Amino acid sequence: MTKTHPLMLFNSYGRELSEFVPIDPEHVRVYSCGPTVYNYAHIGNLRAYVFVDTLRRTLAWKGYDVTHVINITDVGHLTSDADEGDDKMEKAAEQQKRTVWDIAAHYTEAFQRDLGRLNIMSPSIWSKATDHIQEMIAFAQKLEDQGVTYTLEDGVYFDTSKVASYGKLGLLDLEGQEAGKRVSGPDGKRNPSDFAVWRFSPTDKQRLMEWHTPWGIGAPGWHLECSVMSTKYLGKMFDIHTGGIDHRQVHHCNEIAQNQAHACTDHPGANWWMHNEFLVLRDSEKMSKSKGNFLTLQTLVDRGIHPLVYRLFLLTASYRSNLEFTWEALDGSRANLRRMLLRVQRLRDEVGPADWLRIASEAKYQSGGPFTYIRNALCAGLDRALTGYVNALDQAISNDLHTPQVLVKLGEILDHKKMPAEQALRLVALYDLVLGLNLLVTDPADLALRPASATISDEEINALIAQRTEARKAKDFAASDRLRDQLAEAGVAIKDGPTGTEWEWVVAGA
Ligand SMILES: Nc1ncnc2c1ncn2[C@@H]1O[C@H](COP(=O)(O)OP(=O)(O)OP(=O)(O)O)[C@@H](O)[C@H]1O
Ligand SMILES: [Zn+2]
Repeated sequence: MTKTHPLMLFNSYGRELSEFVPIDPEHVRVYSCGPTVYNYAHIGNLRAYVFVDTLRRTLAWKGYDVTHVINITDVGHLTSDADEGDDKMEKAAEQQKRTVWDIAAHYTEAFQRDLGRLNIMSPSIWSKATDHIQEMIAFAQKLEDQGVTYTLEDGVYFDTSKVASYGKLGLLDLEGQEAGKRVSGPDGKRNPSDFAVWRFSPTDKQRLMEWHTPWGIGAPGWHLECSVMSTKYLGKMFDIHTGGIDHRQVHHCNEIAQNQAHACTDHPGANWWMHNEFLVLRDSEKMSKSKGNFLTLQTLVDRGIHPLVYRLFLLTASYRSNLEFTWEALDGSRANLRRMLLRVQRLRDEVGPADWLRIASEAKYQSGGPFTYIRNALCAGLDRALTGYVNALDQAISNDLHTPQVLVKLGEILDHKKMPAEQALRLVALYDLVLGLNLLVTDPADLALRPASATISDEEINALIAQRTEARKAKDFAASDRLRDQLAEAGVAIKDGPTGTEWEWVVAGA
């Protein structure tokens, strides 16, 4: 076994890179803020879960068992992250004339399907907010007993001045600008940063989702939900809490304040708070459901982009950098993945059937635990001279999940002229444990997704290519060019190579 590097992770709480040490030496507990299921997840949202998947795979690579919880927010998230606007779920139900429960079930299923298509491991526990109302009331009750809440006309509020370190995560300047931005809410709010733990239903209108509580009829606050579900499944102190960077300023500061008041401690709940940067459009505009400027995974698929191409695109950047979405960049990732898959296919043909390949191809590592078993099986047959590549993978991933460097090293393996095929394939299998690109089981032909807008069938394409080959043989280059243009108009690009003419769909927009 190669020497392993200490796992360095960036902690937003304190803003420093530090060595990850779990509470339990063998078992890591992770909570990820899940989607608000009032619409399809956009590909920016999905970046948050590819990041978490890389984290999970890295922890498993390091030999840890992982308990991972993702919640489903089906109540309580308002159209602003602070206490303004409508409940996103209620608003969607009214607009779409469906019940809130229908909306939640539909978009939850779509979200889970997207995770599957991106080869993201399922969490150990899916936790739905509305299944935990009882626990939320009990948690809020304890906050009241601790004297950190007060009741106004429209809800029960958390008094943030009662928590000495409030806002540490977001580096909030409570006296200055930051506070000014957050002045909102009803008369009587004691501090600008105070937030609703429970919101009362209006007296003249029945809400679609509401529950009886000791304080009146209403619905839980979004921040309360995550405090309750994370600590219920992972304990009052757990290892890692993740979310997008937008959660660092409000949502997670509020969760921390609740955790601290509830457990009467300074401990924020999770030891590591990790945040992924945004997927942005040109001019750094955040892709956002609320703004409506978003693309879904299905939009990409309809345009002929395989979900794993999108996964590769995300892995080309550190999770802590803004990543700009362009069709050109996606087209580049498509070409790159195709090249990798073709190379892996050649290696597989050369190696033929092998027991160790069967182990590596099994999707067993979905559960997290058997990673070490697969890793050991793959490393056992590796030449000593090549263990440097395993070391390089471990080093890159231990450097705050630096997937771009992992891809550079993988490129070196695939381009290596002298490495025996079996050895190269073992290394690819090891790298893919962390990258999750399904490199051993995806056929390069699987990448050629048919765009939804295509008007030409595969048979017609092949027939036109055959006609063009004949025209070229007869040196009728005018006819050959005409056929090429006809294919281009139908969205098909062709390339003449030593083994004949290959074709692929052009990515619309690229
Ligand atoms: N453009 C983005 N890039 C990366 N992560 C994002 C982006 N937008 C949201 N996220 C993250 O996606 C996860 C799920 O978010 P959620 O479903 O609550 O989105 P939302 O707030 O309803 O939608 P939006 O912010 O797009 O209006 C969160 O961790 C959030 O921080
Ligand atoms: Zn949350």
